[in-house]
Amino acid sequence: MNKAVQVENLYLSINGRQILKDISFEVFEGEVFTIVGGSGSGKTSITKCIVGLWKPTSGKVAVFGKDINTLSIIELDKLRKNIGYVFQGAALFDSLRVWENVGFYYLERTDISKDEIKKLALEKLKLVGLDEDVLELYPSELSGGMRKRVGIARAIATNPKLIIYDEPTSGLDPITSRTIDNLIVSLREKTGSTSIVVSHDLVSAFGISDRLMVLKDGQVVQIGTPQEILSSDISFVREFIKNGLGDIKTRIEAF
Ligand SMILES: Nc1ncnc2c1ncn2[C@@H]1O[C@H](COP(=O)(O)OP(=O)(O)OP(=O)(O)O)[C@@H](O)[C@H]1O
Repeated sequence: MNKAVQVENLYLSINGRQILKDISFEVFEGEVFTIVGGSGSGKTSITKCIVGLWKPTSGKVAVFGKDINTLSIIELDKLRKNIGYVFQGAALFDSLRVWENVGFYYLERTDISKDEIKKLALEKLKLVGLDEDVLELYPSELSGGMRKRVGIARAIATNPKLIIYDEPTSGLDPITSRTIDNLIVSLREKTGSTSIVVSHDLVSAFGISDRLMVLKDGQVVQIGTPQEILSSDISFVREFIKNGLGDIKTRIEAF
């Protein structure tokens, strides 16, 4: 299987404080790989290293076979076109309409006509279950679930091969969370993309992931399939699952 992402012995320190310690994992093409762990365990920091926003103190991060820390700015820019990032809270531009948010890359970086961009935006909005009714709306006119969908539509606007979702279900009610989960899985099927999901929501993580990575204090505790993690004999993992899922069986069956 081809590797979409390979991280080897990654260390990250900020202002002398160690944030990530000896992180190694790989994500295969087409996989849904979820990073779970408590607050401040380093989940988002890993994704920032993957997209090259943060430079590791040491270690290697390769995306589609390219070591991102050796790329020129132009090469990194080209690679980033292949990575869609869904920000926590969607991070839409409040003063722009939905189609402008979704088509932002094309508005900023190309001279494609506005009509064409609107068409492109609609195509992506349809993929996330929205239609032309939302094109002209502003983010403040959308529900939380719709905002997340628009954030996802924007992230897939450039047809990226890798999509990183940072807390895609945070702040949503359980039913809307499950529709976002279904969307992540269906997008993988429709586009063949690889997904890395950062999540606090263990019901979601166990429902959508091919594999999960459990972090604690900037270190990997375990990587495995949902079954492997659910039957872990590592006490931290068992405790983490117990706190996050409660009665696992009932919650998973309800999924
Ligand atoms: N810009 C920054 N400057 C200094 N320290 C930071 C910065 N961003 C994050 N950190 C620290 O790095 C550690 C890991 O943060 P990170 O956001 O990666 O964790 P997380 O697991 O994603 O947390 P959460 O689930 O709360 O979002 C935390 O201790 C945090 O305080």
